[in-house]
Amino acid sequence: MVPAAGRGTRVGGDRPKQYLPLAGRPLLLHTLERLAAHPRIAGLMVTLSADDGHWPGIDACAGKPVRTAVGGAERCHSVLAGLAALPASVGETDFVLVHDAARPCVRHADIDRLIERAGAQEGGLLAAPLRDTLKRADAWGRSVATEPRETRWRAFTPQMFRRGALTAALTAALQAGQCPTDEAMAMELAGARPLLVEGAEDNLKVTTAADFALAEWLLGQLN
Ligand SMILES: Nc1ccn([C@@H]2O[C@H](COP(=O)(O)OP(=O)(O)OP(=O)(O)O)[C@@H](O)[C@H]2O)c(=O)n1
Ligand SMILES: C[C@](O)(CO)[C@H](O)COP(=O)(O)O
Repeated sequence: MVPAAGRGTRVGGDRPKQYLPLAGRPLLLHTLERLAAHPRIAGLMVTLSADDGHWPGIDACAGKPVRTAVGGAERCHSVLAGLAALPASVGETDFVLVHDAARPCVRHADIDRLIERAGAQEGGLLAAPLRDTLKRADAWGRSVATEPRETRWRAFTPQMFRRGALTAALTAALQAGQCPTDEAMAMELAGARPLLVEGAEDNLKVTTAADFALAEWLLGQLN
């Protein structure tokens, strides 16, 4: 599943960032094609904002079915809506991969490792251990302490969980007034311990306008 119902406010373009050009084509199409080209991904569910005016209307990508659903106000609402709209052929215990539309540079080797390692447990996510010294700031932007970094990881996507378990975890989190920022957070709140599978640092989430140049260069290296 690809949540693509965001506004891209930090990029600040004339349309949501997933529709801005990356190497001459909308960012979202790069992400969909990369996922669809993976042999173990059976189909794509894309969540779109209710007022999306840019979706190209495709129903297949690299021979795999592409379905859409209307997302929600936050990413967690969009993911839950996408889970609900999956076809009945996706069983409650089947694994679903959730991948940000804004991460077009994910490597197939990382998806392979995620499926293999997290699939042997109750799910997990691509992530990378922190490499830099970690500082805690005060309200004036001054460093007041150096935090231990040994147990800190940066969460990427895809994140992979069973359809039923993830639906239940997201539903419970929202009912408790929480809006998890990723699927692993919802699962953690439900008591699960998602496996952190180390992935390449270049699985960039395009977040600001400057990220487009970097993502374009990275795509050139991958293709
Ligand atoms: N209500 C939302 C918000 C975000 N997303 C998706 O979640 C992914 C990660 O979100 P982010 O990179 O933060 O995108 P935006 O929310 O669009 O960015 P911003 O916060 O700058 O507006 C993106 O693919 C985005 O389209 C979504 O499906 N539904
Ligand atoms: C899911 C995510 O990509 C993990 O790093 C990230 O949390 C999504 O970005 P957002 O800004 O929190 O929507």
